[in-house]
Amino acid sequence: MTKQKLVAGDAKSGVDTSVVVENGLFTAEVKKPPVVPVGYATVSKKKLLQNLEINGGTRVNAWVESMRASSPTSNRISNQDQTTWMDRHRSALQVFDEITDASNGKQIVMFLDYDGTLSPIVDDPDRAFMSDAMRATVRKLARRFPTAIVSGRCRDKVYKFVKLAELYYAGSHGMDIRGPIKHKKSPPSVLCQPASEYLPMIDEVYGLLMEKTKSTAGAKVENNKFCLSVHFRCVDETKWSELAGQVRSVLKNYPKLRFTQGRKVLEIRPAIKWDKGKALEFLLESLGYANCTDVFPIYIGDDRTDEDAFKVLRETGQGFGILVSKDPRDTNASYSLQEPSEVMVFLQRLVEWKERALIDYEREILKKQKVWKDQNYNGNCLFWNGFQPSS
Ligand SMILES: O=P(O)(O)OC[C@H]1O[C@H](O[C@H]2O[C@H](CO)[C@@H](O)[C@H](O)[C@H]2O)[C@H](O)[C@@H](O)[C@@H]1O
Repeated sequence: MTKQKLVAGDAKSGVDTSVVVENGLFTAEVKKPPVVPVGYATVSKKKLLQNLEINGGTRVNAWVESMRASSPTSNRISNQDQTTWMDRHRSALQVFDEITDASNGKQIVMFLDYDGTLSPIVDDPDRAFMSDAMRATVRKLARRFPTAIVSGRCRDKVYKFVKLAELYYAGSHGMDIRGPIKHKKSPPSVLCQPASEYLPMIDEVYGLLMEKTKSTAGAKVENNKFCLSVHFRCVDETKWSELAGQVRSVLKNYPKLRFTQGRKVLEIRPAIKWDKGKALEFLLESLGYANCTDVFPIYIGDDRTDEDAFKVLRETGQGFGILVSKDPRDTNASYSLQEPSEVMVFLQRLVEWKERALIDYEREILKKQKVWKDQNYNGNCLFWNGFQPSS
């Protein structure tokens, strides 16, 4: 049995997660993950707590502003701004040929966020189902390209929604990665859980948040295994500061946790340097594409947390990100799609393009074989070019 040691993430990142590879079976051997350094590019818990504390809590408003800003529908923009933004982040459907041309000769690897990308945003997170048509499209996609779902949700939960065993799944914002299941009884081909030591803390905080927020109508706390979501989509805006105060009162005692924000949701997670971008790097590495120039990752997502992955692609110059949004937003994605229905059309076109390319390739091979045969066969006898049997 061949054994080889891989380090997940690059040396620069300081990610301290080693992975043992055995005959294609990856098993995470998790060491202590580093705490996020100061200046890490998400809404830091410290900042949010400061906002809450300064002036006896009047800065709660700043936090509520931040909650508003995390909702794309809160953007009020002019037609001119919309046009300018669309010029910079053109529709991936309109520039489809440009995209496929750029991938020429490279292996496309697909990364798909779940909520708001494969399924429409709905009020109840437990009912965010994807359509059968979308599932069929993703199934076809995975036959043609390695495909991963990268979600903030608990991995098992997102798997229950997607129901496709042949995909890679990165749940809890990439902190829980698993490869495809080839046979029901066999172990998954990839495993990585860099925040496993945080499980008891997350469970504890989940219990406390459930208790604290139960008086706020519409608030919902979701346990995503290695992280938590506090939803405020169904909370009246006048109650947002109350909810902020409740969350703060719990989290002030947990300095090892940090905040990020999604779409009308506060995300609470371990303060380790691991995010959807790191998950993308880990998966590319697991697939054998670390530092490769012949790979073309495409990441499609709608959320702030997807920006970490867009950023990796922009910085490494590999592939590109596509932001799913109707409204202009600050993003590291290169292109845009308006909503999940457009994502489905884009994925379908990608499958069709690949299938056409395979047919063309087969035709080309057959043509070459025919030319070779015509040049080298004479009737039923094989004559090598230039070779004439003596009479
Ligand atoms: O990374 P994702 O797959 O996009 O997960 C991010 C969060 O998605 C879910 O919340 C969002 O979708 C809900 C259902 O449409 C919606 O009600 C909520 O307002 C959105 O924020 C999920 O419930 C969260 O746990 C994920 O963290």
